Amino acid sequence: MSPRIPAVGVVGAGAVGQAVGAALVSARLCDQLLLASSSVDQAAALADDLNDMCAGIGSPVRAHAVEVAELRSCPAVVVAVRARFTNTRSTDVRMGGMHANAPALLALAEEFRGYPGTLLVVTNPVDLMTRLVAEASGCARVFGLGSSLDTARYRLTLARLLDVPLDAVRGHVIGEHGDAAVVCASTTTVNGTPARVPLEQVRSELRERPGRISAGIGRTRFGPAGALVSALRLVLGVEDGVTELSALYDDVCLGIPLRFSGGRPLPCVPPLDEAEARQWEAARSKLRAAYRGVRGVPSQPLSSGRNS
Ligand SMILES: NC(=O)c1ccc[n+]([C@@H]2O[C@H](COP(=O)([O-])OP(=O)(O)OC[C@H]3O[C@@H](n4cnc5c(N)ncnc54)[C@H](O)[C@@H]3O)[C@@H](O)[C@H]2O)c1
Repeated sequence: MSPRIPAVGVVGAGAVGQAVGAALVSARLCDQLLLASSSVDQAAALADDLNDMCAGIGSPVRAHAVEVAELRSCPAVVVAVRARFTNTRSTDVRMGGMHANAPALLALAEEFRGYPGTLLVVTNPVDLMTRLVAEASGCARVFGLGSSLDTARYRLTLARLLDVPLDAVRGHVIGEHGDAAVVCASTTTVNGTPARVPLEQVRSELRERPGRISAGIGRTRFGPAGALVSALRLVLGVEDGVTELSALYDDVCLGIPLRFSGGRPLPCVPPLDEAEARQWEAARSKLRAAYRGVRGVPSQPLSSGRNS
């Protein structure tokens, strides 16, 4: 029988926070869902809506609005905040949030100093924000979500292009959750046999898919929510398996496959061919350089109470 998870926390009641909340309620992964956002009113509104959903589908999960400090009681907390800013980028889109989001993430990290649980960062640019939160909080278990979503999209795309079932496709997307993602085509298999990967078609779909979703429905939300529920199962030790998360690897945070056993992660980066190794090094250099731009930003005090 799966262990019971008393509570999962979510900071940020926007598109991703809402979808994660609905996914957790449906998955019945935890007894309680503790929600914090830039205002208690916003978190309370989401809690009410999710509890209405619970009543409708007979889910035992109960959602509550709390202050950020109260999330420390949860074994895992999802960080899905986004500062207000207008992203005008057409390439390296996720990097557009770097300077706007860093102060809020730093303030959150300070709230979580000494926290013994797991922080799962979603806020973009996720590889930089994960490292920022890990260093500023000092917490040992900080992971970023991005490459597992890229991997899900990769497997879906390949299954469609090769006309095979999704479950037959095994492969990883690692590196940056962004333009420097590395598609591990050389180790990708279909039914256990090395796959012929139409790389250009795959890359163009991975590049265009998030923008197409955002253009159509405002934000990507359900894909990240699915990836988060899977990651939570692994980090909480509900099940064992492999997922691609951003984690500190040597001196850079970037997406790598992690094998979780009883909630403990072990990096398992696949062998890379020459081209993939070059892309991997390029991702590492890019993230190392970009991180210098966020280190040392002043933290922004967290708002609380019943503001709008
Ligand atoms: N890593 C991924 O795979 C992935 C996928 C989708 C979205 N994202 C990122 O996730 C983040 C959230 O996206 P979204 O679409 O939900 O944004 P959103 O604008 O819909 O919601 C953001 C929420 O954060 C809250 N917030 C802002 N500052 C806060 C603070 N200091 N403390 C507490 N709450 C605060 C806002 O009130 C809002 O509820 C963005 O950075 C987005 O780029 C990442």
